[in-house]
Amino acid sequence: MFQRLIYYFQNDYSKYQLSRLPGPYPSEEQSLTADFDLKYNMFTIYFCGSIRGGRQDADLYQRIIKKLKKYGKVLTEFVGSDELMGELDATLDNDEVKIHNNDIGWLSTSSAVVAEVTQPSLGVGYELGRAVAMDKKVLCLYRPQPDKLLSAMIRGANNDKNFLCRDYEESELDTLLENFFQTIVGINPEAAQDEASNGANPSEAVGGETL
Ligand SMILES: O=c1[nH]c(=O)n([C@H]2C[C@H](O)[C@@H](COP(=O)(O)O)O2)cc1CO
Repeated sequence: MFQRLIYYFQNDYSKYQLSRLPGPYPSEEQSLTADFDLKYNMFTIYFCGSIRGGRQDADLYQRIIKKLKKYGKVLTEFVGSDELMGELDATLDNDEVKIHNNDIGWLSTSSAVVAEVTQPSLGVGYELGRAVAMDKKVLCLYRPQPDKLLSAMIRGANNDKNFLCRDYEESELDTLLENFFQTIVGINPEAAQDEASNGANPSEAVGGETL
């Protein structure tokens, strides 16, 4: 836990971000496994969606984020909410360097990355490139549309291993997310919750937060 706090201070993170830190971890060793993170509500997901590229899909982002919360803490919930985004921007003094550095900090600490890529966005493309460089597990979700052809640099990055790019309709989201988190990321919320309910109460370890 202390290592993580020191890391955050070294990266000049805001009070806002500190207050959103997943944790505390009971011990440093325990923070190392995805199963433990999930059990203690510390598995973190970086969600990417268009902001300046266009807000047409903002409501859909919000619905995806709601589904992602089953699997962990969504670090970028503001992507689905203009209100939350306004609060975060104010905390970061509307400073683009701070916004960028803050996001890259979250991206680097995230356990998995999910992006809705139908509405083209330079920022999302940039985040995905950085995520690949960081060796993150990535799921890109695209709703095929003739006037919004997906970039070959995203579709062509699919390798069915740690970078998945999937065409989808909203009704398929549950299955897609379950497959990604269970097969690619290797976490299973139901199993972790069963295990947790047979042992220590995880909510006590994180001050009452629940998944
Ligand atoms: O104010 C911001 N805050 C922020 O976190 N982002 C990040 C999160 C989104 O996944 C992504 C959107 O990029 P863009 O604004 O180029 O569409 O960039 C982008 C902006 C605006 O560029």
